[in-house]
Amino acid sequence: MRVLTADHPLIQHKLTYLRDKRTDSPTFRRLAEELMTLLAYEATREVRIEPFEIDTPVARTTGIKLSNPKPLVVPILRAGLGMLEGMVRMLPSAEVGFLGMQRNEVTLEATTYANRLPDDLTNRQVFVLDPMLATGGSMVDAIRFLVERGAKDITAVTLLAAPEGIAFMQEQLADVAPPITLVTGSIDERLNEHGYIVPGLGDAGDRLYGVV
Ligand SMILES: O=P(O)(O)OC[C@H]1O[C@H](OP(=O)(O)OP(=O)(O)O)[C@H](O)[C@@H]1O
Ligand SMILES: O=c1cc[nH]c(=O)[nH]1
Ligand SMILES: [Mg+2]
Repeated sequence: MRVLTADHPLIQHKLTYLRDKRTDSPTFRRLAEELMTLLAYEATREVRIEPFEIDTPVARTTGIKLSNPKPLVVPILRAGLGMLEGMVRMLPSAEVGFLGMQRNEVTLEATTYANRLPDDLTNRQVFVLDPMLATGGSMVDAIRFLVERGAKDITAVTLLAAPEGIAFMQEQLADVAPPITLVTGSIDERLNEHGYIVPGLGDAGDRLYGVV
């Protein structure tokens, strides 16, 4: 697995405010969106493109456009929804699929409660969005789900990642070819005894949408 940390001062600046427990929900939502827009720059570095002839007012030239089929963006509900607008702002022609996953806060096992995805992902470039990679259970299940549908080009984008979650992805997805790319805003210190990222930002879903 390729791991890219988007180590840019603007990203670290916005992450600091996102982490701050005094940051209210509306601000948290705005920051999550803005962070995704900044991470999109790194995550889409290898987005599929093709040459395309245009005329400027001065001359004919060759530019590029996104290839078909267009990328598929898959936010993991709920918290991944907070990154969706930031991503589709950068990739307006992308299609969007959904995966609903919830981690049991005692066993830390993830279950999938909803999905709306194309059946065949063989030729799709897929971007999976979830702000938090903690134990990695949710992301590994999500990626397995996509691989079962034929996906071979998968980039996971997270705002924060725990070293334990990265190690779990590396171990569990070692057989996925070609390898997965993980783009993250920060690799934090560790997980605590409740499976929360330290220092982290708390429960991303709750901070975005409230405790339900
Ligand atoms: O790496 P893991 O240990 O699997 O934990 C990370 C998962 O936990 C959070 O979702 P949660 O289950 O809280 O659902 P929510 O987004 O609806 O709040 C987060 O958004 C990830 O999906
Ligand atoms: O720190 C964590 C871990 C899992 N899910 C979250 O929202 N935050
Ligand atoms: Mg949550």
